[in-house]
Amino acid sequence: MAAPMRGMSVLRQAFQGLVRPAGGQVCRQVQHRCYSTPGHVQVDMNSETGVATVRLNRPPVNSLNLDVLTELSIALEKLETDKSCKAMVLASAAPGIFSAGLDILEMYQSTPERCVAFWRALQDAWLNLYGSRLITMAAIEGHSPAGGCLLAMSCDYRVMAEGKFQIGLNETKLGIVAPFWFTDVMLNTIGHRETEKALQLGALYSAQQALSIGLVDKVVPLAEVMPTVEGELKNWLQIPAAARVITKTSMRKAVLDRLRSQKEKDAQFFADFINRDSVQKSLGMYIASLQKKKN
Ligand SMILES: CCCCCC/C=C\CC(=O)SCCNC(=O)CCNC(=O)[C@H](O)C(C)(C)COP(=O)(O)OP(=O)(O)OC[C@H]1O[C@@H](n2cnc3c(N)ncnc32)[C@H](O)[C@@H]1OP(=O)(O)O
Repeated sequence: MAAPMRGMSVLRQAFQGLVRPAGGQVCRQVQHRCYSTPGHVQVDMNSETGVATVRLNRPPVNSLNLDVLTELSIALEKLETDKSCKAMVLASAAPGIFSAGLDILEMYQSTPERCVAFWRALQDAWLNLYGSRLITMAAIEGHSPAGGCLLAMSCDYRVMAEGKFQIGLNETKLGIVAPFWFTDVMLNTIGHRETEKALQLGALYSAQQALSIGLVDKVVPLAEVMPTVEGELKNWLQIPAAARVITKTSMRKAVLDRLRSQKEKDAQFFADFINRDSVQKSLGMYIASLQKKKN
């Protein structure tokens, strides 16, 4: 069945030399293909099961900068067109962290042009992930604030490690506002009342709290996250693919179309908003507070 919700814009930009693509090396083994190992996104495709594991690999905290987002988009586009691929597990190669969200340094004292390019890369990565025909599962083996939470929520199923890790859309705590499409995804995940509270408070939840509001689907000990994802995948893989994809498409289409219809306006709004003096001041204070934490 043809992929119904796939976007190609990042690849096209890469071919035109506008963005830097991932390493792009393909190594073939008996059952596994590994794409783009030199970059910030590692892809391990298991040809026997049709399950790809995509690991964010930008230590120490997998913050999402222009390069990571571009590499992620390209990796997702490749998997989408790989007929042997049925499912994708999104995970991290960095211990204790899923993703710290957007790289704050992309938003602080940056140029408007870079801001727009950065935002387009985020839009494309999200459109590819949320609109994927694949079964997508997030293996959350660490902290997952803000953009990290968006990536996890955009998967079909989330398994989180119990313990000290936190997840949530904490944007208001940085003095910024979650864009409408972040809000839409959270609304679709935990409903209106919980989203109102979560977004206004910029709430970060423990795994157990996240489970209680439906932000994650299962909480298990750290070592059990991957085996639990694999076990759950077995159930999902038994469902006839065409019926599952049509169902997913119909449930996500309105939210995807809302962004697709105003991508450029949304990117321009981001660049204007983030460069306001008051927002820059808040971000500066937040960066200082992260650094102070260490001293
Ligand atoms: C109209 C539109 C408006 C804009 C909408 C924007 C939408 C989404 C926004 C975001 O995604 S903003 C990012 C929000 N993320 C956070 O608030 C997380 C901040 N980080 C942390 O809380 C912690 O780092 C952690 C994730 C809990 C991990 O803690 P840990 O103790 O393991 O590591 P640290 O020592 O704190 O950090 C190590 C190192 O990384 C730097 N860093 C952390 N997070 C980020 C980040 N998101 N971007 C860039 N850099 C980050 C941190 O400052 C440390 O740096 P050094 O001091 O070692 O240089």
